[in-house]
Amino acid sequence: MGAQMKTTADLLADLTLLVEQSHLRRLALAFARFMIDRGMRDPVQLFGAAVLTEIEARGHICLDLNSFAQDPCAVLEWEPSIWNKLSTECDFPKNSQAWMAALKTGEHIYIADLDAPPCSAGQTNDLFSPSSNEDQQQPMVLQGHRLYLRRYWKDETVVAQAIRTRANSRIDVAEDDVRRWLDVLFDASSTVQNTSVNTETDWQKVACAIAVRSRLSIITGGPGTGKTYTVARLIALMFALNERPERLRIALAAPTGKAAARLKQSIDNALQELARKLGNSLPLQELTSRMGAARTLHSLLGARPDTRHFRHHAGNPLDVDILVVDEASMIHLEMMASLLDALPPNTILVLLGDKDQLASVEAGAVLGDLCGDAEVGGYSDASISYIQRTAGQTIAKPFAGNAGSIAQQTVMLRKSRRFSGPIGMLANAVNDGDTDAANTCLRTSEPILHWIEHAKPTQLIQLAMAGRAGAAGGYKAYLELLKQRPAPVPAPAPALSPSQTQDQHADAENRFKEWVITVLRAFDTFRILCAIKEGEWGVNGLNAEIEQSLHAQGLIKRDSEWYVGRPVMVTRNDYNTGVFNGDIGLALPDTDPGKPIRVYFLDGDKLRSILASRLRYVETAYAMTVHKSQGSEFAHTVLVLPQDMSPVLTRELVYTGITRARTHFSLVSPVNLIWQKALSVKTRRASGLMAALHSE
Ligand SMILES: Nc1ncnc2c1ncn2[C@@H]1O[C@H](COP(=O)(O)OP(=O)(O)OP(=O)(O)O)[C@@H](O)[C@H]1O
Repeated sequence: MGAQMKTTADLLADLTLLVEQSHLRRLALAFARFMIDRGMRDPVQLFGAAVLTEIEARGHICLDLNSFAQDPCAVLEWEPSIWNKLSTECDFPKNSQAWMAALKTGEHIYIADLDAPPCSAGQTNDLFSPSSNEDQQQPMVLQGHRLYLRRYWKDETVVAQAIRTRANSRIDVAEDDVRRWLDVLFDASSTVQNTSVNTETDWQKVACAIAVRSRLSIITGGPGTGKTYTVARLIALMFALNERPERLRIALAAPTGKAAARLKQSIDNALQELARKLGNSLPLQELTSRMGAARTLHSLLGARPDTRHFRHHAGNPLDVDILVVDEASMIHLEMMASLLDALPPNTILVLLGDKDQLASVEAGAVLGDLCGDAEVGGYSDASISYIQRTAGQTIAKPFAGNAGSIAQQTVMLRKSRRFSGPIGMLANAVNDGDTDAANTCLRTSEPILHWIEHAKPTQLIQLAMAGRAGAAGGYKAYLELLKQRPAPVPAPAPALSPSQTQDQHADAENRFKEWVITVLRAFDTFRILCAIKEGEWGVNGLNAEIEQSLHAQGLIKRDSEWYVGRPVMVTRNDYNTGVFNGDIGLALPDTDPGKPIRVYFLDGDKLRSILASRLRYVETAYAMTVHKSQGSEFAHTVLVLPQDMSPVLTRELVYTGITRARTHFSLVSPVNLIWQKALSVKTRRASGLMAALHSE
């Protein structure tokens, strides 16, 4: 040994200093202390515990010791000097093998076999514990070169097993019927005419054919590639193929209320259009009327206040035959484990999402991991021949291969029907990390794209107030509508009969409701998205600035916390009021002017309102983070980058921001270098899911 290995007390002192210098979270130190209380004394192991807790906050599921041994500063996002100082004081292992050997000593870390299924809480894993130590529910687990907090290890193993089992399952389908119905459901003229390598394949048809043969399928693709269009046809196909369609139970869900409402609306529209086209040959009207509202995953699983446990789980499974989940990129590992746990084995699960979008806020990048082979396809001979028989589609050579069972159940839709123009080109350039192409796009596509380079704060505030030429929005637009508030319900006139009074009342209420919906829709046409929360170019700073400017211009009257016109975002699920994290509403008056202010939310066409004073966890939402904007779209989206590089600035963040824009996009960058840097960083979240999925 070069340097002397530290004592536990020395290491704690080092960790405390690192916390004081903001290089480590308090929780990391607390967890190391917790492990000391449980008898862990080895400084290497204790440091591992602290690092594990630290990187959890950055979305990693585990500590990949190969990467860590190679470049600890990259994993910890530390300056080399911090690591150099610490590692000269402590004699840390020099390679991943040495790290593993040090972590394996003693009984404080459970050493899991590489194929170990998890044991349920409180149970020991006798059958599958060939390891050197016994499973005593240790809070840390080492599996191969990955170190986990137990709950992530357990969730990851549950997800890998359930996904593999589902993807490997096969449903007997009448292939001729699949072929016949797919030809009916997909109009020949609407077949995708792709100009890429594969000129002919209609991936939408392929996705439907693949989905009906198994208990799991994944449909991924960028915005507007027809994921919902396809899934509506898939639902119709399953309905047509089912022997007892009148009994088919279909559920729709998404991680957020907004995404759920969008999913339901798109599917209803697509099914109605299909019903018109197909007439009596398939009673789709009946299916649409029976399909309930789309729900958030929390509500579907039966979230309960003050606990992470859901009402539905393996012991009380969901009662559903087909479950379609949209915006699957937002599903974090723990939620995916809960969802799979609550699904009966026979339920068909269809996941929809854009694999290139930002991963979930919480740890994990489940959809990204599941879609590891989606670009290349990797379809086996058996899949290719099945696709040919059922969808009449030829899979070109570049997409053939021998990828695993999940890849056989995954289809990537490759042609965007919404973003064929500059927004799509910009999104693709960003996705490829091609800064030159992205810059050219931004500079040559006015007024659809607009770039405020070397931006000054006043330019951004001006954009926030009044929008820009040729594009919808600016907050002034929706605030002007506040002046058009309809007259309040009149007091009952003695000359009117009770039914006339009632009609008058109903008319006034309807006019009021329509006005609220108009204001909410106007607000929803424009949004400012930030990469970060703090600072002048972050959500908090901008919200304060915008609010102040709107007040100064007399567009709002900020006389109290709850002023008319205040947009708010819910920051925590609240089961008492029925609002969920990410829901966005506007503070507006009650129909009765004498009553306190309410916050109105619009889910598709459905308006609901809650007394403002009952909303405890909200923040002002003129500006919001890109993370929180997932699952939403705005006609004109403004993406604001910060002045300095931050770990959250990645290609996925920029791509997600751009693809929130329906018709116009503005980029605001105070420092152009940050834009280039962000495009060069691709998110990598450590997890063992991909490896586990491939160990078949
Ligand atoms: N094969 C097709 N033929 C005709 N129109 C199509 C086809 N596929 C998709 N569309 C249309 O393209 C538009 C985008 O489709 P859709 O909303 O299903 O995409 P999406 O991938 O779900 O988008 P997002 O990710 O934004 O939710 C819709 O108007 C849809 O009707």
